Amino acid sequence: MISVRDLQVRYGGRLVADVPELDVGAGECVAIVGESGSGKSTTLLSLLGLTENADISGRVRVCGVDVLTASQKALREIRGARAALVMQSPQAALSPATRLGTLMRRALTLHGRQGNDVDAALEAVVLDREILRRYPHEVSGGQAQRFAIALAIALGAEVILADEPTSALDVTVQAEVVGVLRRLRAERDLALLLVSHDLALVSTIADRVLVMKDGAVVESGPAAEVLARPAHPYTRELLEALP
Ligand SMILES: Nc1ncnc2c1ncn2[C@@H]1O[C@H](COP(=O)(O)OP(=O)(O)OP(=O)(O)O)[C@@H](O)[C@H]1O
Repeated sequence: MISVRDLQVRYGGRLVADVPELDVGAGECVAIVGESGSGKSTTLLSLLGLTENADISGRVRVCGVDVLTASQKALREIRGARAALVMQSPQAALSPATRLGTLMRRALTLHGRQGNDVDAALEAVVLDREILRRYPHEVSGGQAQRFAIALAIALGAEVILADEPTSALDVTVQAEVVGVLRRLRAERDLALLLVSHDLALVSTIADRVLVMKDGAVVESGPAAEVLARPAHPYTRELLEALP
């Protein structure tokens, strides 16, 4: 579902993400971990052609679409519907005066999926139907993330790209969202790409991890192996920094 080769993203000539190889198949989960500024979000955004003013080279295929050469029309067809992005604070991306139910309905209409089952999608992320009556500011960060995942499910997403909340205060919220993703992945054969600071948390769900530092992938491999025997000093530092 996702295949990346020799991806390089530059802002103003500065290389901020250099990813030689990244593959995520249906039913697989891969995590990118690293400190703030290591290039994780840039990598994620470039997979949907969403980096602004960046120079990008390499090959990126998502849901069969060659992202770096695709037309805007082809990109719009995969974005949101087939490949959904779940952001760190989805509330910021939601229109403040629009109830979540209206937003869900509009998104389904836009992508021609009116018949899809909203109740099943909400149930899958453990949200009560009552949330549809609320405005974005009336829900917590974790609920907003789960709503974004429900939206992806209702739209029939095959790939979910999730940028995890990173503040230390959000540990329980992160664990909750990862729990939902873990179940969905098993039930719906989703391809998941997660971005997080927390190597221990992502190791509970990821098959493979990529560790990024200053834009470069310093280590990658099966999650259990990287966690148990980190080869790079930076990975060991990340593990030691955990509470
Ligand atoms: N639009 C942009 N223009 C210029 N530089 C950018 C832009 N977006 C990101 N950068 C730079 O690219 C580098 C990588 O940022 P990125 O957001 O990908 O890191 P990150 O690992 O996801 O960090 P965080 O965990 O804080 O989100 C940073 O030095 C950042 O300042």
